[in-house]
Amino acid sequence: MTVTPPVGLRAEGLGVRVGGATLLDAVSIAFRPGRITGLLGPNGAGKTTLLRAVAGLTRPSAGRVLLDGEDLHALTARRRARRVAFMEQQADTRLSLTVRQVIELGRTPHRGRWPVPTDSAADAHERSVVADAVAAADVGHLLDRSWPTLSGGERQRVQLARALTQEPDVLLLDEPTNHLDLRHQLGFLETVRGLGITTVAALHDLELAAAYCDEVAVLLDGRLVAHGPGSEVLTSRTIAEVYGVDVTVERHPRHDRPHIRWNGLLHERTTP
Ligand SMILES: Nc1ncnc2c1ncn2[C@@H]1O[C@H](COP(=O)(O)OP(=O)(O)OP(=O)(O)O)[C@@H](O)[C@H]1O
Repeated sequence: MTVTPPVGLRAEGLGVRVGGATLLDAVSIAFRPGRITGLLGPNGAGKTTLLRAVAGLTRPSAGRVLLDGEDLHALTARRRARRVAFMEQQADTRLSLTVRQVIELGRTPHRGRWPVPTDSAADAHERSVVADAVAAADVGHLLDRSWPTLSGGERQRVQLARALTQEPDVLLLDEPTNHLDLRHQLGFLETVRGLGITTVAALHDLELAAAYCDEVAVLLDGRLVAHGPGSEVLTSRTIAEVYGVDVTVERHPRHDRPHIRWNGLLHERTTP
């Protein structure tokens, strides 16, 4: 069996301006292939803006996004959707579909424009991709439910299943765990880590980022201010500068990654 190497994703000098406002300013970053990069930073730092630009949903006003050296914004929407899956923060709750139909929507970019008779091998592949995604996201018991009736956490797991049915090379996740209970937060990130797909996940929980992300990238006011392994980036000094919070950073006794304990607010962010 040939093993395809994980895809390289990078942003070069990426800028996004809307009206007179600079939402993202000259962000250059190479995401580690096959690994999870946690995208951190306070509210309004530019995490969603960066994810949307990398997903190809926002055309940058400067710079470019390269997927294995190819300009992502030069791809058609369909080709992009075969390679990049984006799990957005807000899912549309009005769709009157079953959960199974929502998940199967992830196959759309792989299907032809016109219905053609498919052979049984193709059918079997379609079924096994959907079944694997359903199992990975632990949503088998929800398949016949009506999508608008799901809870926030159930919806997030269904969105993961839909993203996985795209068979993406790159997974972009915007606060994917914010509605999940503790067990599903850990389960979700363990599942994603096991996929070996180049993943970028915007997260607010520094402890989760430290435990599950191979690297973290920190945004502040639309600029990339730190990038590297959590053990190097998640220091009390950086957290004070970026979030204006006094924390103590220790080694986690079980996994030896940073364990972050907050002590309280600092009156000012300590950025000069
Ligand atoms: N269309 C727009 N016009 C003007 N400003 C915008 C627009 N879209 C986003 N912004 C602003 O850009 C900044 C970055 O927003 P973004 O959603 O990327 O932040 P974020 O880091 O994802 O924040 P959060 O953690 O709150 O989700 C915010 O100040 C936001 O208000």
